[in-house]
Amino acid sequence: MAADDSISRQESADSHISRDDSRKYWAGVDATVSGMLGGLPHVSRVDIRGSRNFLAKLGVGSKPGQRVAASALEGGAGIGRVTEGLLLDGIATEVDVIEPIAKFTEGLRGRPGVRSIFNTGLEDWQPADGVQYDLIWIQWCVGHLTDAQLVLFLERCRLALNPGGLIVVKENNSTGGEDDFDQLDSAVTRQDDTLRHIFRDAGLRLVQVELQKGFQADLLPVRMYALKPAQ
Ligand SMILES: C[S@@+](CC[C@H](N)C(=O)[O-])C[C@H]1O[C@@H](n2cnc3c(N)ncnc32)[C@H](O)[C@@H]1O
Repeated sequence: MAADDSISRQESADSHISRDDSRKYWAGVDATVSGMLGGLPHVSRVDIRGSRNFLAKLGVGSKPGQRVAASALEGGAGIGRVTEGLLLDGIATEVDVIEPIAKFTEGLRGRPGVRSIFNTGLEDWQPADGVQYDLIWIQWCVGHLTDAQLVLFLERCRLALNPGGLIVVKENNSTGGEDDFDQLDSAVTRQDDTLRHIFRDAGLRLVQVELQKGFQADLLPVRMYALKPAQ
């Protein structure tokens, strides 16, 4: 093994994350579904359908026998593609949103069901006093946090859950046997295994996991992880 190789292997992928670089990248992205999804807006319909089916299996929804989440939180919500397309469409009554790029959330202000908007990163977010959630949805954004930041954020989420509440993380998985850093948006794509370790470290247990079906073959695998407090 070359000397350079051994050095790069000692550095974890998340050590390269730069908050400034990722903020710069997202500030330059259009506030559109295409912008949110890297130029693949057609992925959204299949994505939302997969998420809705996943939640239905967990008993969340507005069909008979399911329960609607009175209070939900979405992490890294962007323009609210999921907020409005999934959560406020029969899944939750009121949604708080975390999103660091303020221009993305401008269109969400004052929309029915949208409660608080936190224009901050997940790593800096603190729950408002006395506000608890039945459902916390976090999709396609945790790669901007280091492993340590993600553990701490998920711990705060765990403590902000109502009894019986649920956290869902929906993310790409890397496939090459290691976590991958992407300079373009300064984010890490983690292996399934790394994410499971992080969930455990945050005091969460996996209650259901599912691979998103129906995406085009050249996309990375996407998993939905449903999590509850370990104790
Ligand atoms: C790929 S988009 C996904 C948006 C939304 N979750 C969706 O599925 O449509 C990634 C989002 O993460 C946001 N983001 C970047 N850094 C973040 C951070 N540190 N905390 C929370 N969100 C972040 C970006 O601004 C962007 O809105």
